[in-house]
Amino acid sequence: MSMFGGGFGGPGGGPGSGAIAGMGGTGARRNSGSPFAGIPPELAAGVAALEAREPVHPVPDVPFRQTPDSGRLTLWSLLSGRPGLLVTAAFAVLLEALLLQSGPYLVQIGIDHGIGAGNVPWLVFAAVAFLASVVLTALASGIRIRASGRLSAYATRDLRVRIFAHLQRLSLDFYTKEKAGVTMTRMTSDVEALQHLLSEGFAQFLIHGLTMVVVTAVLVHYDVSLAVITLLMVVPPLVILSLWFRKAADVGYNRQRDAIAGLFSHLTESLYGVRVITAHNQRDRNVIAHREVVGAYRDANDNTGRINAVYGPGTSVIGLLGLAALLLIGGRMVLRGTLTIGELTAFVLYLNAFFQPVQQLVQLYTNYQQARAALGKLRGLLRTIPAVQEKPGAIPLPPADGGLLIKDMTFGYDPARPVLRDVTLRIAPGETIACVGPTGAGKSTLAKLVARLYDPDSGSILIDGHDLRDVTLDSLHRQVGVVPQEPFLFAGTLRDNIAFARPDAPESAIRAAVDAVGLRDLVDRSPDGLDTVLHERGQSVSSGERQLIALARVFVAEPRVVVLDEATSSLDLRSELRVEAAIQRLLEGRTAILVAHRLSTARRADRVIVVDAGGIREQGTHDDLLAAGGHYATMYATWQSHTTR
Ligand SMILES: Nc1ncnc2c1ncn2[C@@H]1O[C@H](COP(=O)(O)OP(=O)(O)OP(=O)(O)O)[C@@H](O)[C@H]1O
Repeated sequence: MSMFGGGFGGPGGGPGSGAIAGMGGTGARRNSGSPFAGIPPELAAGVAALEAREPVHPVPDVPFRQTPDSGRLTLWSLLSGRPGLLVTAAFAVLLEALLLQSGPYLVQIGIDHGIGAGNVPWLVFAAVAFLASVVLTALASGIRIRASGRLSAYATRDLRVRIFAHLQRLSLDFYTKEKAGVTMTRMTSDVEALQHLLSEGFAQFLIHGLTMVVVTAVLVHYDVSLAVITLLMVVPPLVILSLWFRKAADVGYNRQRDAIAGLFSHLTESLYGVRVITAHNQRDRNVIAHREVVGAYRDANDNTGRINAVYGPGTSVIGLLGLAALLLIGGRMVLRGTLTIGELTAFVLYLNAFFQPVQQLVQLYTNYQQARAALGKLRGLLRTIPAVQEKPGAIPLPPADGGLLIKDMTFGYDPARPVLRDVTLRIAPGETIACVGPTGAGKSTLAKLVARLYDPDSGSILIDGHDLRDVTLDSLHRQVGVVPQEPFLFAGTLRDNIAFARPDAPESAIRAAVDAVGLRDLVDRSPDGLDTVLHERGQSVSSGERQLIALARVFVAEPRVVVLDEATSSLDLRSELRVEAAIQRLLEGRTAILVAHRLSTARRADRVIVVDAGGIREQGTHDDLLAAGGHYATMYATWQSHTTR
């Protein structure tokens, strides 16, 4: 769809009155009186013409594999994907570098054969040849910039997709440990550092590197002893300084990468946590904390700035000393008649041409060091192995009855400190098990293990006799649906959110889910019905409605097994009853593991298990457990006394 159809309201929406309708739409919406209320008639033709010119973006064919990335990431692997562009860029670089060197030679011809010899045709020839070389250089430069720009755009696009696919593959443990801001830095700033190097840096590197080689050869050709003396004065100090810079910049740019990742992390967390920060009156403290991370970034930049401040002028001084020595030695040779003035001029120009690239290379080397640091970080990310992996040769899980068996299972986020120990539990197809127990006992952990968001450290979990680790992740996740404790809604329409797990779901399935979970009135109330756009993270709907949408999502997905981590946030009584009714409808005929934070939910389950101290302490029906007078009976009595108070 074009951006105009989506953003400023193409035809086809319902009558609009709310904020979303106000964002666009023709016809009825145009008269709604809000700003941006549709497309004014005088602009309609222009907008239609623009829409017609919108490029068509086909759905890219990006293969997604569950197998982890090899982590092999080199600059060459990024560039070699498009050999045509690479060869064109390399050829243009070569041409440009050679053409650039013809200038001083033509000046020498003009001086010695034209001016010196009073020969006008030679002078004209030198001038015309100079002009031609300038035009050709510009042409080669244009081709080089275009080719390397395209090459880098493709390479970074591929890299971004590759990293993103890897992020999608990584397991929950990665996201628990790694800060979102750090991952964001990898995807933005680090990739940009590489893009910068690939688009301009490499070509410039080659041009200047080649220039230095050609200039050295030309200097030697003009006068061997003069060239050797000059280069000996210049090259060794330059090499020593560059070696120092390489070492210092390596450390400095890595520190800079880490500091910017820290800055992004704090920024992301502050944006997500803005409500809590405001509510707890911690804005001033947060500004201080941000000052600290910004300060760390400043220090890192200051450090690299200091390194550059030594290296840049250092190379300049070496170059200028070289030129001074050349003037002295070369001037004496001219006086002795062993060198012409034209040759000395060309020599000076060439030596200057030798130093210009050195100056440029300093800058490029800085870019290179930044990109190298970024590449190291990205390589590290790509080498992160997902904790939950698909086994080679895993089979698709056949349509499941939904019988579950947890066998002698032990698991700990830190294997040295198990959260669950030797747990054994059999769940019949269609049975609903409610998991209750004190906070932190491991109920949600058990649910996550059944959904294979983590793998047990020992023992196994089987669905219809298949170990979860033996079946493909895709087939497993299609048949085991998860309703997390905090439902996450995406910025998009209500329909997109409900059909999230099954984007190709027919309209009838979506409507059936809406009715089943009791979302009909929300849909009817919303200005565009199912096409109403929700705000980021579903902030435009109530917490109860968010839970209902999450339930509708699983309804549409139609899994055989449902793992439901009941939300702990309490709702008002009416919403509570609506959510409970929706859960009942969802679980009908399905195997279910329910992490029940409210014992009213547990009461309705076929069986209740009490998880405590790393294992299942009690299990049975609600009535049996009450009659037994154990843990559950005590919990229930406490809960009842609180709810009836
Ligand atoms: N990602 C994690 N990394 C490390 N430890 C974790 C992680 N998630 C949970 N834990 C720890 O594991 C234990 C069990 O947590 P779990 O979330 O399963 O408890 P729960 O019984 O569901 O609690 P609640 O009723 O409060 O939701 C707790 O001690 C918790 O601190």
